[in-house]
Amino acid sequence: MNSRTLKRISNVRLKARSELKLDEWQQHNYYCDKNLIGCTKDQLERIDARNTTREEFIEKYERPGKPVIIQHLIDDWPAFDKWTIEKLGKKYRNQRFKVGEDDDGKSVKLKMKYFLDYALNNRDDSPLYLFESSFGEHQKKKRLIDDYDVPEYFSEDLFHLVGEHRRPPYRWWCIGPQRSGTGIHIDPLGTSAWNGLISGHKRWCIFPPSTPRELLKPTSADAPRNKDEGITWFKVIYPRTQHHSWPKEYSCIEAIQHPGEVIFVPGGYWHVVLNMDLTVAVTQNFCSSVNFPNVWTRVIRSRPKMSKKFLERLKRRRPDLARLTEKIDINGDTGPRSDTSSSSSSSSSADSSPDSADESDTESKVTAIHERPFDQGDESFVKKQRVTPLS
Ligand SMILES: O=C(O)CCC(=O)C(=O)O
Ligand SMILES: [Fe+2]
Repeated sequence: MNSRTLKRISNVRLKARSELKLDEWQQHNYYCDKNLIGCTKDQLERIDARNTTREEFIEKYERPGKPVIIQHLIDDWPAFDKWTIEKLGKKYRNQRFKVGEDDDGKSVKLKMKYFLDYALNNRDDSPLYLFESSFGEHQKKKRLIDDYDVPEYFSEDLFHLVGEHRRPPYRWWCIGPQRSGTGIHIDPLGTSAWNGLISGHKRWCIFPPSTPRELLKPTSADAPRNKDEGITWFKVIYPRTQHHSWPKEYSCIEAIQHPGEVIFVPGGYWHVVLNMDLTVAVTQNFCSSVNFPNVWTRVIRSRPKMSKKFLERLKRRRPDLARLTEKIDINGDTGPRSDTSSSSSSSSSADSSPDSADESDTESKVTAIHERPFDQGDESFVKKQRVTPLS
C-alpha cells in the first residue's frame, strides 16, 4: 500500500471499528488461511433466464420463497464493461464512497483511489467493505445507475409509491476485497433481495427463516470484538453446521456466486457472505405484491409514519393491496424479523428519511449489517436498536 493510502486507511480503520486497535486488524492471520476462500461447495439451484419467464420465476421461486441463482439475467448490463477496477479507479478516482460507520452512525468515507489500493494490497482479517447506498443522490456517483437495470423479475417496487426521499434505502453498490463480507442477518422490513455479481466470487450460506438465531449468531465469547464479521461466521459457526448434530431442518444452503450470476434471497431468510476475491456487485431490496403482507406487518411496527403514507398511496394506486392490509393481522407471527442485532447506530445522514421519528430509521440494510458490533446488555440493545419493538 502506498504510504498516503496507509495514512488514510489508518484513520478510517479507527473510525469504522473503534473497538479494534490498529495492530488488531490482522491478529488472526486469516490472510494466510486459504481454506476459507478455497471452498467450492455449491448446492444452490440454477435457472437460466433465457428460458424462464417472469411469471415462471414468480410462481416457482418468489411465491414459494425459494432461494435460487439466475444465470444470463444481466448479460446485457453495461456494468460488465464499465465496472472494471481500472475504469472505476479512473472515473471515480477522487469520489468518496462509504466504507463504514463511526460510533455516532455517521458514514465513514474514502476516496476510490485509496480504497482500491487498499482492496488489492491489504492483509486484514476482515477488510473494509465499500458499501454505498446513496449513489443515486450524488451528482457524479449517480452515473452508476446508467450501468445496470433492475431485472424484469424484480421490477415490481411498491416502496417507490412513497417517494424517493421517504422510502427506506434500497440499493447498494459494493466493492468487496478478498475476505471482506457480510455477517449473518435477515434483510430489513421483510424485503427480498437480488444481488448481481459483476466480477469476483461470493461464498453464501443461507438458512430458512425458522432457524433459531442462537444457533446462527456468533457471540462475543466466540469472537471477542469480531462477532459480526462475515469471515468470523465462516470460522466459528460454519463448522457446526457441517456436524452431524446440526438439525436437518436448518440445513445450510451453500453457494458460490460467479460473475454474471444473480442470487435471489427471499424475505426472512438468514444469509452470510464472504468475498472470495475482489468482487464488484450491486444489490437491491424490494417489496412486491408477493412479499407485501410480510413487509406490511413490519412497516407498521417499525416505520409507523411511513406506513400511513404508504397506505395512502396504495389506496390510489393499488387499491387491491390497500384492501388487503385490512385483513393482515399485524400482531400475528409472520416469522422472524429482520435481524439488526449487529447494529449500533442510526443510518447515515444520506440514508435517513424524513420519518426520523419512526421507530426504526435504524432498520436500513446498511446499518443492519455493515458496522461495528454492539456489545452491551439487552436493555440498551433494545433501546438503542429500536428495531425490534415486539421482540
Ligand atoms: O456482501 C454481500 O454481498 C451481501 C450483502 C447482503 O446480504 C445485504 O446487503 O443485505
Ligand atoms: Fe442481506
